Amino acid sequence: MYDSKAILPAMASLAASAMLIRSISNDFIPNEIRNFFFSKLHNLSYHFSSLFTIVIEEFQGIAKNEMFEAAEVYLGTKATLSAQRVRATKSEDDKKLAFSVDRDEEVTDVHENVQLKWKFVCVQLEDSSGFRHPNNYGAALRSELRSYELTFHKKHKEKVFDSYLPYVLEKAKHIKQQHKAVKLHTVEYEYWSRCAVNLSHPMTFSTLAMDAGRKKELMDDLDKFVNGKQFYRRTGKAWKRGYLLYGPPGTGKSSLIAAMANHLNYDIYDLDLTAVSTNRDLKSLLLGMSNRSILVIEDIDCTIKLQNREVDDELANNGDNKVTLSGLLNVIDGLWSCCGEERIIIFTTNHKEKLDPALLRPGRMDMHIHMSYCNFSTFEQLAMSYLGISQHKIFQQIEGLIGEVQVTPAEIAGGLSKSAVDAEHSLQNLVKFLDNKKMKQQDEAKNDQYVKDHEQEEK
Ligand SMILES: Nc1ncnc2c1ncn2[C@@H]1O[C@H](COP(=O)(O)OP(=O)(O)OP(=O)(O)O)[C@@H](O)[C@H]1O
Ligand SMILES: [Mg+2]
Repeated sequence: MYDSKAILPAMASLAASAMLIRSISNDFIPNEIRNFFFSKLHNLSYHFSSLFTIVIEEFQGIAKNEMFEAAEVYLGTKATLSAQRVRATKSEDDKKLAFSVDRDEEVTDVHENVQLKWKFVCVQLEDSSGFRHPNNYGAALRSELRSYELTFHKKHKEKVFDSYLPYVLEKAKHIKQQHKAVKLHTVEYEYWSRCAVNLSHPMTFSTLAMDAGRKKELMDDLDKFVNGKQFYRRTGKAWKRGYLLYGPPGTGKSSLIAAMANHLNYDIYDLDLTAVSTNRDLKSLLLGMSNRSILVIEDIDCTIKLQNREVDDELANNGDNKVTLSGLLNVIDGLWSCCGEERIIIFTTNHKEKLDPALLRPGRMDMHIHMSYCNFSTFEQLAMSYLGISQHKIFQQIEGLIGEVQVTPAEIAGGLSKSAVDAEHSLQNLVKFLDNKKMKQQDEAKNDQYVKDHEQEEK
């Protein structure tokens, strides 16, 4: 056993000697020699050290280093836990606050049981003679060289290169995607408008009323799609997915698109086909879309000549370069298969029966989603969203009426939001509305029957 009484005085004298050497060296040894000596000592200690450090600088020449940007984003989510100081930023295009590590701060991380230490290092570039670092043109615009230093045990080198750094890149992409505000792009003068607006549609899957099973199926499908990188790569399929939403006006097709965009945090490209004159323009529009986005073509039955595909093909072959259904489908199938990832396309229609069979063929649109009139379950979801109630004595009466009347979620939503007094008043208003609608629909049915009977008699 060591004798602590003997060790303590020895350590004290060692420390005193070190201080003495340091002060002598400061006083008598010239700066250059001292720096040289200490830097050699530093290198020597590194040589025997078991640690390995990767330096990730902000710029490669004039280009930004993607790894640096990824580290900045990724560490921002860790920094709030382990660093002492963090920086907080938010631009107009961000949905939430973003944090990043402040200078000289350290952040620790663990990945597959490997302990990792990050440090954010800033070095002043300009010395007193105005000299700027020659190897770093990008940084020449700044007065400091910024980098992240990632330190870990030597034996984990392979794991860090092959698994951890790619993980940081991927994770940062995901975090950025979640942070940015969803944009809505529209066509202006035959191209995407230069100023996309923030989509501030509040609709989400929790406020959208639709069949619960169908909603879950769709959400699972979307999640599988966004997490399907490996699947699409393995199978060689283009990373795209198509949805056809159909149903009467006011059943929530556009609302569902907003809910999907908010769920995935994907931008929406709202394509009005009547604003596009040729297939060539269509091609450049589709090429101009960013990845992780949704192309929406509403009322597809009204905006493009769909009925006769052969005629479309003829037109295209004759050099008449008008936008055609085949042009649209070709571009989506062809172009998106070779460039672009994580693309979703949504067509909506009020009349599925009017669509060209080419669009309805199996394998064309991956999911057909019917948005239909309200049943009692969708009414309950709307009552929860609008009135915050899950039961009420008037519900039973409403259940009876909804079983007899064709009413859209938009009409129910309108009825429920009319009264500012209280939930009961809203529900009573809704009952009145449903009663009226029931009478109207009964009258219409009687009239239809009358016309039919007369037609039969005439025959
Ligand atoms: N399923 C729903 N859940 C919640 N609110 C809905 C739903 N459907 C409609 N609404 C309400 O009605 C409004 C109009 O609906 P929306 O525009 O989504 O219908 P649509 O099916 O796209 O109609 P159209 O065929 O006319 O384009 C929405 O803004 C929303 O407030
Ligand atoms: Mg709509």
